[in-house]
Amino acid sequence: MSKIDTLICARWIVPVTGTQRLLENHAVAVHRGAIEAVLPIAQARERYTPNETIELESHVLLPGLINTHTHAAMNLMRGIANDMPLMPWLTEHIWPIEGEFMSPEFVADGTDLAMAEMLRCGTTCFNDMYFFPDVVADRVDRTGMRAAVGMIVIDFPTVWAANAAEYLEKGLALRDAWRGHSRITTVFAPHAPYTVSDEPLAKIRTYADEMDLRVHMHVHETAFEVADALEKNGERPLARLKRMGLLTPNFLAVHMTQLNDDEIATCAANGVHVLHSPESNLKLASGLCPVQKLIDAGINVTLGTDGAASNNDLDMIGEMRTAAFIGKVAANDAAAVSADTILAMATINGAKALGLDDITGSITPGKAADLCAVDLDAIETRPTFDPVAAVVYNASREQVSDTWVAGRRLLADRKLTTLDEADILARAARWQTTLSGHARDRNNS
Ligand SMILES: CSC[C@H]1O[C@@H](n2cnc3c(O)ncnc32)[C@H](O)[C@@H]1O
Ligand SMILES: [Zn+2]
Repeated sequence: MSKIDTLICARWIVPVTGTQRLLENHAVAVHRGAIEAVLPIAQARERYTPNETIELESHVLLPGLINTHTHAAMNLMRGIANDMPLMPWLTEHIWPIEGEFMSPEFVADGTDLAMAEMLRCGTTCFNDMYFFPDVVADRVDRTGMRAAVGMIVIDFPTVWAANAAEYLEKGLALRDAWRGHSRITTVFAPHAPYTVSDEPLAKIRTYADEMDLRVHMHVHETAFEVADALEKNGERPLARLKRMGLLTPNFLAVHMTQLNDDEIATCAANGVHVLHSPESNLKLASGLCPVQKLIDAGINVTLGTDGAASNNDLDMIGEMRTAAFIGKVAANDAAAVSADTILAMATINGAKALGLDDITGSITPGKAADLCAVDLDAIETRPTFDPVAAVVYNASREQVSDTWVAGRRLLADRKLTTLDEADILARAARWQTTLSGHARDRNNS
């Protein structure tokens, strides 16, 4: 008998990679934060002496979900400006509010609120792009989640940095500060082609190549973005990024709703990853990302919510359902973007995009125990003929009972173990009071 920290026994396990699509009545042995073995429950009970055994008799155990595009602290702006397209939303509402209220406190309180929401829907890892990334990293560290934190760059001065050189300097300092951390990595995060000029982009390209770091950017989000770039520069944004040498396997392009066949072929040939954010694209009426076409071209497509100010939630369970349904419509094919494809997008594909697939993204011995459990014993998910289809097509995030990151149970029977719910709500309420007058003024003007 070997001693282990935890034995998780589940009705179903979906490893996501490997030869088995679905395991019934299996257990995951977890020791020192890692998955030690996946085996039938009876064998596991004979082989291991766990400190703790968790029985999930009506649950499906999945790899933790990976939200590959967030602006976590924007949870504090959820619902502040609705029913408008991207550019007026950004320029008339979001950027003025950020300009006035952005602070380390805002980012700490907003990121905690976001992490609480993410853990409650089974998310274990997120890829964030926001101001005060040093604060984001610190909150992630305290909470125990896994995250890729953005070294942001944008052409205008903000409270975080005065110019491109300072954004880069602070980003690189952030990278140095967190290098070697087991759960926190850093990625370059130039905001978008229309907000980052050639000089900082060229530097990012050089640094990313030298350091083998990811570059996370909003690209071809709207038809306006592409038409505006064509009018101003005579070039589509993707053509500019290609010319500048940014389209490599380190490049993570968010949104990508405006793509012609040549651009899809170029992205595929250069190993670009696409971070699909369907609900944000729908709410801002930005357009549809041709997910099945991208997959058919061999592109790694992942799933992200975007910020709660444009989604308006960080619910990866709901996002999977939306992505599946609009993926089918975009392809005009009910067989397109299947439930299994969607689950891979929300797990292993996200890990690949972030360069973390040796560590997370599937239930595989040797990887970190980043897991979530969904209780399918509910009116909404019975009968359960196929647990994967049940999770993607009809489960809700309230059915997520437990979430583990590196073997640590951060959500236990729907209770957060490292975040104080009452305190998070109190802080969110204070920000609501602070921001609400400003939201009213803008909405009435
Ligand atoms: C440089 S920090 C990130 C910056 O991005 C803004 N933002 C949030 N959502 C979107 C989106 O869908 N497209 C473009 N920009 C977005 C956010 O408000 C911050 O200013
Ligand atoms: Zn975004």
